[in-house]
Amino acid sequence: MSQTALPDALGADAQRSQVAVPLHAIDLNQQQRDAETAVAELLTALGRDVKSEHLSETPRRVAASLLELLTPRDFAMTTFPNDEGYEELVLVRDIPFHSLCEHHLLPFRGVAHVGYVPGERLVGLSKLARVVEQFSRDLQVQERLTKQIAGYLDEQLAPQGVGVVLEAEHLCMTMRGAQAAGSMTTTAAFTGVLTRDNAMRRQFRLAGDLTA
Ligand SMILES: Nc1nc2c(ncn2[C@@H]2O[C@H](COP(=O)(O)OP(=O)(O)OP(=O)(O)O)[C@@H](O)[C@H]2O)c(=O)[nH]1
Ligand SMILES: [Zn+2]
Repeated sequence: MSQTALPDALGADAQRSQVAVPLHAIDLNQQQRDAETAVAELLTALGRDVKSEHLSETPRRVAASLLELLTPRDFAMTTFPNDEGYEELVLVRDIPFHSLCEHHLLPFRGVAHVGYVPGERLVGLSKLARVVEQFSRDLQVQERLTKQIAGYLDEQLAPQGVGVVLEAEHLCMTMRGAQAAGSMTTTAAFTGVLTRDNAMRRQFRLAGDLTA
């Protein structure tokens, strides 16, 4: 994840860092084949006839869907110099995300509110949404996902502070199990000035229209 200066249309001082391809995404063809076999076995174990015309393509589709849901798209972490010394909160609200709960392999989905107080560099706003995707396309728990997003931004931007709030519905507790339909889970992670400065934290919650 090294940062390289790119003298292009972004301006001489724009920087991009390429997000490394995760190890688990390397041999997708082999993973697809292995997952197809496993899904066919699972369906058979559940008493379904995978040779029927209805289900014969299902193992391929399920394997491809899971791989898609577990493989984030690559992106470049473009940053710009903070020449004007902007020192207030930058907050992108309502970034939609979905992930898979690592206990049941069922989706949890909702919105992320991601903000930071810049240091010497500003980040391209869309990159906040891309960082959310980077860590959500995985087998996750919401707490870890929240901390990973905040930790990555803190490390990459060296900002004065980062705030991340996720609000999500977990299908494993709304569709099955507890069947607590309509329940939502909120998690938060703060670093730097957002952990210390109550006024800044309040600004984050007000700007994000957050009650939590
Ligand atoms: N902390 C946390 N727990 C989660 C998350 N996603 C799912 N879980 C919980 O993980 C727990 C797994 O508990 P178990 O008792 O082993 O699973 P279970 O028998 O299927 O439990 P029930 O869902 O209550 O039927 C459940 O309470 C889930 O609600 C998450 O993101 N964070
Ligand atoms: Zn679950």
